[in-house]
Amino acid sequence: MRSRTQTPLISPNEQPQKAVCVYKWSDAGTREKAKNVSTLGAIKRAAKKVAGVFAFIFSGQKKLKPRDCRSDPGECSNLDRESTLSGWSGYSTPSSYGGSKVSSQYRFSGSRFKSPGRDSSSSKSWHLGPVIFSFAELQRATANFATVHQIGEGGFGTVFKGKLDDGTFVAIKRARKNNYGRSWLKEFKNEIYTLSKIEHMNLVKLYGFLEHEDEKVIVVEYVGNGNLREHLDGLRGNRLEMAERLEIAIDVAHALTYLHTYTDTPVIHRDIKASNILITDKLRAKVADFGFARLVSEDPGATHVSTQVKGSAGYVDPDYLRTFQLSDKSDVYSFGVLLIELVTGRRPIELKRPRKDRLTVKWALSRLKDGEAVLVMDPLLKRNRAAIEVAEKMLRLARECVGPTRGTRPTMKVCVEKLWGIRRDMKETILVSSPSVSSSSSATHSFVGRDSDRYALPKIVDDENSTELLSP
Ligand SMILES: Nc1ncnc2c1ncn2[C@@H]1O[C@H](COP(=O)(O)OP(=O)(O)OP(=O)(O)O)[C@@H](O)[C@H]1O
Repeated sequence: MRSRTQTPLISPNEQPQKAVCVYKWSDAGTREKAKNVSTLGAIKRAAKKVAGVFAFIFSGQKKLKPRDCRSDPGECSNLDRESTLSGWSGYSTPSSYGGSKVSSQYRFSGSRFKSPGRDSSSSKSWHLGPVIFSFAELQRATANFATVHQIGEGGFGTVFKGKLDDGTFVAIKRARKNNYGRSWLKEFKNEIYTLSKIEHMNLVKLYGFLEHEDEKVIVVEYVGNGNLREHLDGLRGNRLEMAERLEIAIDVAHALTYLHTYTDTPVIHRDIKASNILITDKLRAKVADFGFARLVSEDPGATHVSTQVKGSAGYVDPDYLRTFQLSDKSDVYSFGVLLIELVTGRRPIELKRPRKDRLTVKWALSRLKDGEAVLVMDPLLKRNRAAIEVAEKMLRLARECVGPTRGTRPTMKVCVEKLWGIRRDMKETILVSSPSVSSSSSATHSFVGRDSDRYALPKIVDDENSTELLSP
């Protein structure tokens, strides 16, 4: 049972005060991300300075230091499993720390890290729960963090693809050095803490972490097909079909419903955006990046006063910006922006466009109002009756999600139900518009997706008549 307290579980010392907006301006595509990192860092550092009182999520814990570790963590092989999560609230450090012989690893279990045994490789037991990795093992996994293994760059640091000793592929997020202000450390701990409490097929799984001197590393499930932004930009895969975009929306909605409704303590993600939606080889979506996530009281709809408004430009709930009141409906707003992104292919803010078209939400919803939804569909999408109907319905749902105040927006659970309805209607439209679909040999429509082993999905293919009728 959840406790009935209305007090936020994280940042209990947060006091209502002037908010500082900490935007991430890095959603301009992976290639542009690296360039933006320094700007982003500067914004975050500046924000941190003026933020005033901002309680550490995990305060009051003593930092334990390896006794004779040298400056290069790679040289600390005897001690590198002694890494502690300093300042970790409610989690004790391994009892053997500082003792003569260090046990090989510690598993996150309930409220403590426990030593699972004498095995020397963390990778052999990560599946039993998050573990503390050794730096040596992560070096082995990434050929000493070689550039060739780099797969992403974000505000937190660099992301590498790694292979653990047991052959498992992982994503290794290594925090940028010399950048550890309070907010960076907080992001690191927040991501580990939040991920350790949740498990869902549409959320990246935490395998473990390492905190050792100036090394802060998070090890999570590797999701191998890039992020949604890369797909929409055509940098990955073969152009997502409308039905596939709908499935991605459903996956994200499932993940958010789980976070808001079914976890022991509700979680507000606070940074839903296309580059944080990772895509699997089978075009399923997994939500990543819990650096800004916040655990809240039992009622996720209750509002919590924030001293810092977190999120990425174009996705942040304006109601939250105005009132500093955070609730699960802020994620709903960001999800609405994401739905529009899925339909249009555009980023939420497109600075290179004419002024009136720069804010994608405004542009798309005004076209929807004029009955011209088809005109905002991503030019990469095929335009047939089923696809246009899906696009229009997704835009209508998005319009509800981005409603001006949280009270007017649906819950994520309602969004899931509406998306299921859209999928059901789409299948019916395909069946009705092409009776021959009942025959599995139909050339026009197929309920087999791009990958034969993927969930059965209607593949929408251009219908000559509707293309003629509806082309702009
Ligand atoms: N688990 C993963 N599997 C595969 N690729 C990943 C994984 N996690 C992150 N990436 C890649 O690395 C990129 C940066 O991820 P990261 O979570 O560090 O972003 P971030 O630090 O939150 O960035 P930002 O601050 O801009 O939100 C992602 O967009 C994705 O392309």
